[in-house]
Amino acid sequence: MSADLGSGAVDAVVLDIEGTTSATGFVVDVMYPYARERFGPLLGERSHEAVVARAVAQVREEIGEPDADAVRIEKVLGAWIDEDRKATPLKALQGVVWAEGFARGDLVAPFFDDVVPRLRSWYAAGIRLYVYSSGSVAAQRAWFTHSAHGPLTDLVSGWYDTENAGPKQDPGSYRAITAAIGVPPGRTVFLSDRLGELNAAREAGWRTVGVRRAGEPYFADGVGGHPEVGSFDEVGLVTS
Ligand SMILES: CSCCC(=O)C(=O)COP(=O)(O)O
Ligand SMILES: [Mg+2]
Repeated sequence: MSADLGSGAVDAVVLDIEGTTSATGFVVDVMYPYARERFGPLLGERSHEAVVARAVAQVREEIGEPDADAVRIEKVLGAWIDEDRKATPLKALQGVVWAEGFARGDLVAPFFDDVVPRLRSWYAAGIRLYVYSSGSVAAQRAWFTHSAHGPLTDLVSGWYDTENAGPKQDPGSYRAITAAIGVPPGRTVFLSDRLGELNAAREAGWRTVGVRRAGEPYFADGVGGHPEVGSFDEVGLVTS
């Protein structure tokens, strides 16, 4: 089986992570608790670090509490984790903790079995690969560095998150990535498990593939009118 992507050549593939390259269960059941347990010390002892200070300022601004202390910030972050909010400061702080956890060997990033062989074959065929995830760029790099399949960062030409591109359900974010990577939108394919993201990418002129994997949270929602696959093996790409 393969998704009908049309016959036009593809120069770039942009990858969502959670639900697309890798299982949501690992993120929610392993990564979120890992970060939650470490936010107290991070906020209490490392507030002078630039990434931490910036994220704390963003949380204060978002909740309208300029004087919120570390205990209050930790509580807000915990509530955002509970609702799986893809808030940029939460993702930045998770990225700090996760990058250290990966480097220490506490965490190893899983990929679905079909993903890495396809990434390698697309890369070998000259297709440029990019990541666009709600997870921070620091988290993405760590994820691809410390993967269960060995280091994969050499396959990736660029990293985009809600900080350097914008929210994933906003077409403007995809236009920003197009401007950054210099690949025409019609030769760029986005793979994601979420309909809102696929719609935004299509509105920006990108080609789209909805990845629907059994057991993933958005499986039941479907991917609307987007070409649909259950595995990367079904993604047929034409190169020029
Ligand atoms: C390496 S990012 C970890 C996963 C994460 O925090 C996340 O929000 C992933 O969201 P995605 O946009 O990849 O579905
Ligand atoms: Mg996703």
